[in-house]
Amino acid sequence: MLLFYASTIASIIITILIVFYVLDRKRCCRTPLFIDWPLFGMSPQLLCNLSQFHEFLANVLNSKGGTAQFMGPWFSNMNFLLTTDPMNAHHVFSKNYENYVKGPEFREVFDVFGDAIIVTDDSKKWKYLKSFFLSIIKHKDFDIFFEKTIQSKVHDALLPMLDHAWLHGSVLDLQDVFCRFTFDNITSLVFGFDPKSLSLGFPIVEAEKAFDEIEKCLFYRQMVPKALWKFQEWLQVGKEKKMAKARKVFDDFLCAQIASKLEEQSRSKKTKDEALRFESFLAEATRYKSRDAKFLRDAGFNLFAAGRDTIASLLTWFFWLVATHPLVEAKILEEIKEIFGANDGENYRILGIEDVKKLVYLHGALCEVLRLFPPIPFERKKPIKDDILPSRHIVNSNSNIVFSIYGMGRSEEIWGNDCLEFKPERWISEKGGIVHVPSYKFISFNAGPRICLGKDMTFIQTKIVISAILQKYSIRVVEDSSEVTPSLSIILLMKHGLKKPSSIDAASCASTAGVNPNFKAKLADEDVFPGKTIEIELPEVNVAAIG
Ligand code: HEM
Repeated sequence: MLLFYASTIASIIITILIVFYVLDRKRCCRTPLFIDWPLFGMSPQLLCNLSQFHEFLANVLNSKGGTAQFMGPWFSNMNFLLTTDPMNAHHVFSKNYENYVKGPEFREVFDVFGDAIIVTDDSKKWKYLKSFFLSIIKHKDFDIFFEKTIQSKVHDALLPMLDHAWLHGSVLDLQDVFCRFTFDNITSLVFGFDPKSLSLGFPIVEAEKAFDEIEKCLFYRQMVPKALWKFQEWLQVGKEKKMAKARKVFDDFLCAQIASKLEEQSRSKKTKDEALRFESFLAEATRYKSRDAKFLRDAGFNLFAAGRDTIASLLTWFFWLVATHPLVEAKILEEIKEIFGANDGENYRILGIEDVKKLVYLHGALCEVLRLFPPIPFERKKPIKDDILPSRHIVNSNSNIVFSIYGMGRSEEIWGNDCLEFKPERWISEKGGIVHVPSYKFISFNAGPRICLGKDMTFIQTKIVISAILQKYSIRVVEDSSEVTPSLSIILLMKHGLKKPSSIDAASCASTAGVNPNFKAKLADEDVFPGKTIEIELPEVNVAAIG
């Protein structure tokens, strides 16, 4: 009998608690993103549309006026205020910047970043790290070093790789090529050493693969309740097992470079002039700023995270969009020809920093790619004190605000009715310059004081690469594909790469995707550069072939 009363009372208490919990969820969630199901919250809708995650979320958000609340499974603490409202972005990133931080949960998820610039909320530390970074890139020889590093990599590895594929009619995954290219570049910039992951035969470079794995695991951590990934981490199973393995491989790679640089410097007999030359971020940092291995490891990791896949993503989506918009390609080539003169596809020039600054139309095309496919698709913030956003949503220290940068790039309110069209012209002013769009609207590089510090480097690097490739090769889509989808990672890469499907072998592909001499004739200004033709094939999945 006693047991009966006890269980009845317990059931009543549990029911009351659940009713209160549900009412509280309803009270907090005035603008729901989806139906809030018992137990699972709004997760089912998201899980059903996981394959088109960014697209789906952007569409729903923009159809709901730009701001709505997502409630995760019960007791999971996965409630977010999602927004694409530019005025909210202006408020959070600039006007009321002091009140918004990344927060401890963010640092827990991104623990692999250590205690460095991208994750820190300590304003004193951030100021120091920012000035540390800027002092290195403001070194009088940095530009020369940067330019030489990119140009030699394009000349010695990227173009020979494309030449080889073209000559042999073999098939390349352009995304993989760009990921390797940027991995080698960032390693050269940070450590002054080229791991040559972009070489014929596509060698497996463990650290490169480990870095990819880390990025995938970081996305996973943000998609599941904290308790789950923490439990997996503790048990060392599933994604967390892969994360631990990848972290070890990548940390060993970073730490070996740091240790050898520190040792080299302690034995160095360099003359004063030699020592003053810019060799790498690490050499600069150890020489004048810090010899602390943990500090250098964290700084190195943050630079890899900031400047590797972001650039690879931009290049991959750029070539996909240009391949599907031949008129844009023609205009880019026309601009290069107008400024630097025509060439025969053989005596091309690899442009330098000052050269690429003149390429306004290409700049517009890159901005357009960054708008439609922002390499960092989300930005997360947390208020310190209660606040009301311009969209009239109330936030407090328990709120997580997530900006869908992907959604903002596709918002009609910001970009007009043609927001889904790839139109570099929208960035070109009547006077022929670049139209200025405030960073809280064009937020791909973040906005306010924490704006990306590598923005200029990004445009320079990608313009050097693109102008070199397009002077030698033209790109065309053989078959249309609606299956090109972004990957589920913290960086917006292509899910299946930009390559041919494995079901078609290289030989049959070479015959179907041979050089098409008529291709140039289809462009607005034919024979701009009568170079070779790279063909991109896109049957079934997103596929690209070099023939
Ligand atoms: C397509 C290329 C790039 C894009 C789209 C991009 C975008 C961004 C974004 C959105 C942030 C803010 C991240 C956050 O606060 O969570 C950021 C920060 C940062 N980026 Fe970039 N980035 C790019 C390339 C680079 C490169 C090449 C570098 C330098 C190697 C770089 C260095 C940084 C640094 C140091 C920060 C931290 C700034 C701070 O917190 O004060 N980025 N970037």
